[in-house]
Amino acid sequence: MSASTGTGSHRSILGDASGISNTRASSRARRKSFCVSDRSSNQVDTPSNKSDRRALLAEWRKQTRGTSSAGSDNTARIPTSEDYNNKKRNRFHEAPPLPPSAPSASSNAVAATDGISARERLQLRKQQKRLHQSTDSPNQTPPMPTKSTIDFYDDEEENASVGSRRLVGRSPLIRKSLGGARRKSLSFSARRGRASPLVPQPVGDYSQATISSSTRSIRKTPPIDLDQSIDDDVETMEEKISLRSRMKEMQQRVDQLEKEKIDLSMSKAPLENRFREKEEAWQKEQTRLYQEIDALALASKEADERYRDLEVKYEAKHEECKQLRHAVRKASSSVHSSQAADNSTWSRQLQNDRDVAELREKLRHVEEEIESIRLAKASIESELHGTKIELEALMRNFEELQREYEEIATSTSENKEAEIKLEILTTTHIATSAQLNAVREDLAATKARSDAVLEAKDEEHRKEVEKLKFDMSVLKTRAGKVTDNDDSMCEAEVEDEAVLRARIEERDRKIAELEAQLLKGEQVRRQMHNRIQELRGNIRVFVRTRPFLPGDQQTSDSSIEVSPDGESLSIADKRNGSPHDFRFDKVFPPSAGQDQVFSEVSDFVQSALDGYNVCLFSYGQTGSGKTHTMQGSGNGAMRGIIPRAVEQILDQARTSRAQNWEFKMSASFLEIYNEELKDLLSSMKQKVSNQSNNAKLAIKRSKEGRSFVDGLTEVAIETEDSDAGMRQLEALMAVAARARSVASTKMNAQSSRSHSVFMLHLRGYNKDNGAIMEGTLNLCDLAGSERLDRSGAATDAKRLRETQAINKSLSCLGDVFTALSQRSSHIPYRNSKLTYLLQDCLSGDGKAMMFVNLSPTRLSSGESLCSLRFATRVNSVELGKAKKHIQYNSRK
Ligand SMILES: Nc1ncnc2c1ncn2[C@@H]1O[C@H](COP(=O)(O)OP(=O)(O)OP(=O)(O)O)[C@@H](O)[C@H]1O
Repeated sequence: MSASTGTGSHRSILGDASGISNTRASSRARRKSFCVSDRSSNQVDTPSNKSDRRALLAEWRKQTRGTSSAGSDNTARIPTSEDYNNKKRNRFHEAPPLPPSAPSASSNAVAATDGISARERLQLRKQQKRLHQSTDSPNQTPPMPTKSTIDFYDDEEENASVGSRRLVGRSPLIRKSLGGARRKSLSFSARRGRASPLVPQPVGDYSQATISSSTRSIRKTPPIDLDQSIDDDVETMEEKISLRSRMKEMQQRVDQLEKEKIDLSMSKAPLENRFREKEEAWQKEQTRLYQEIDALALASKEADERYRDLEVKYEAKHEECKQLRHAVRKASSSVHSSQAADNSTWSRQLQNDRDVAELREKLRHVEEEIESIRLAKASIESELHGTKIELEALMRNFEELQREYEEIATSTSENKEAEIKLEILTTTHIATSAQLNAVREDLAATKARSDAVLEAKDEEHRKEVEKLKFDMSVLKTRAGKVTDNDDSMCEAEVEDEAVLRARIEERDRKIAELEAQLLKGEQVRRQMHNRIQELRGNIRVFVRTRPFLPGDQQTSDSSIEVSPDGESLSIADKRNGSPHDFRFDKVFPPSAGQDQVFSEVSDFVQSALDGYNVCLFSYGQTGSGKTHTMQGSGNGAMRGIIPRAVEQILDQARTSRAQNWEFKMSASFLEIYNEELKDLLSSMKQKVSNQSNNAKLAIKRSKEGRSFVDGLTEVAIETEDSDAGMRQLEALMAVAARARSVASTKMNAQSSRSHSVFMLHLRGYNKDNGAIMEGTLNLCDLAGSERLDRSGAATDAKRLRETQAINKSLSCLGDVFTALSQRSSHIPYRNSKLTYLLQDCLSGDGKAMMFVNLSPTRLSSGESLCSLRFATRVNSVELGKAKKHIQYNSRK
């Protein structure tokens, strides 16, 4: 305690703390001895040990008063064992507060004397903070990730503890939402069409787990000062601006999605609870009401019957009474007349009198009975009236309950909609986060590359400067000599420093010029390459690697390396790690967005408008991003090729109207499931006409030799109004998504179990020259190529059959490509429905392009290698020049 006096506040705090702990230790010891004696005294309470106890108590009081002379007043009360336990429990909370700022030299010195270094104190403070968190608020929800939490995550331990808490209590829906890395949205990517069941979930758990799943991948990336790195690494202003705007856009989107997601999940739980409670109450009330109504109806019926009986009885008695009166009247008149006429009949009269009296008595009885019946009737009537009132009240109650029930039903459907929206947002969120991560990684790689380039340039520059300095010194020496020897030579030969600088600048300018020329040359080369490919009729092959997803078992260390030229890649062999190099028409890195991918295929889409048969298909293992590429994962920036292609065609059709072109467009959507064709839009056909949608579809060949699917639904798409056209497309994609055969596999939560082919039929007519143009765009999302063991299909007979059908048709596709590349006389198109359907595009009549989608994980490198070998085979196929389908009307 003496150390605390005369030192800084910091020191005094530490000193106090040690003092407190010392006091605590001594008082604990004292209390222990006190408790021992107290316990013994309980057993034998003799006067001597009573006095002992009193003495001990007095001593204890004295001691505690003495130790708490610093002003504490807790000596006024004898500490109980409860106090002791409380103290023990709260010891963490009572830990001495640590200095808020960095310790000064003097405080360090004190800390050192107390045996606590600055580093230890810092750790202690962290521990203290964590203990506070865990003891004070064990169920505290971790903070929502904001921009700052995403960018600056430095407390690894804290991350781990938050992460583990998140994992606890993860509900099936959450697991589903985490697996939703592979989930499709309802419009384009929720094509699988399985409405999720309404499972009540705790809000905290849901949002926490969803956020944890979606932010986990973001946190894995080391924090980068993006602005700084863009400034440092990117040379041109446009690139800087575009990168910044892209980063900003993505960050905003992520923030917005997270906000929406939290709002939705927060509003869900109370609604569901209310719904459950109301429904239970409603069920009970309904049962009770029905029982009461039944009982009342029965009672009412009985009362009615009784009333009718009584009425009948009343009528009968009334009649009887009338008859009796009549008889009495008759009897008395006959008595009076017979009195005068015949005294001999005295005995008869007496009899008659008796009869009359009897009858009167009877009459009185009947009248009493009638009165009682009347009373009973009145009471039944009042009872009936009461029952009616009660029934009316019950009916009102019933109606009210029904209204409430309808309200709840409405809120339930709203809830369901919110859940679907949440699901779509989750998918979009996952895809956006993955993309964001990929961009970050790309940026880091670019930074490393430009660092290396910068370093090389610095080195070059340094050498150049040294060389120039040397040259200059030589020239200066020479100039000095020349001045000494011959002044006339001086002006002609001496170059000063300014001239040399000008030369360097000139050289730099030339380098920049050459670089620009190189870039231009590269563009021209690409164009030429495309032209050559087109003339040769090669099938173009693009490769796309998807970014790591939260559901991937590993989250970094890709097996694939895409070269900066965007045309080659290297993949590490899973078995021995040796690299395999491949070159294709285009290789997209994981950071490539949907817009970038579409800009590379838009020319191809344009070809369909120019009258070509165009086929674009995506190939790859399950979960590698085929559907993401073709359809997309949600709306906006995550839209895939199909919606973007339709949008482009609609725009083009609008601008072509100025050249008197009129375009008509219709869409079909089918799937090939277990080698059978299934019309995904047949439900739309039924609305239009009453044709049966169960008829089997067959591929046929037209008179012109073109293949078509007989009976396939074609839905016209509005070309005059682009917005209406896009809305139609969205609706038909939703219909197709519901009809599509999707089932869960181990590798993709919503894997496509069939090949899907989206067909756009385009027909243009030129009013000026009567030209008729017909083109088709086939966008084909192939089922995932997969090994039975990895997909878990081997254990399920249905899944096994599906997988075998998928693998067989993909192998038929491979056979066709092999036959084409070997220029065989027979191409086995008919071996599978897929190749037979796409025959026109694969036989030289049309243009074909293949997307090979790859997963970046090392676990998938075997499948990726197979896909790339398949792609190489496809790339070598030469189909010949594609044919344009255009004809001119005879009138022109
Ligand atoms: N380039 C990408 N950027 C962001 N997310 C992606 C990308 N590619 C794929 N994903 C995501 O990966 C998941 C799986 O992708 P997708 O469903 O497209 O795979 P698939 O190859 O069609 O699988 P399957 O053949 O089983 O249907 C989806 O959640 C999707 O959003």
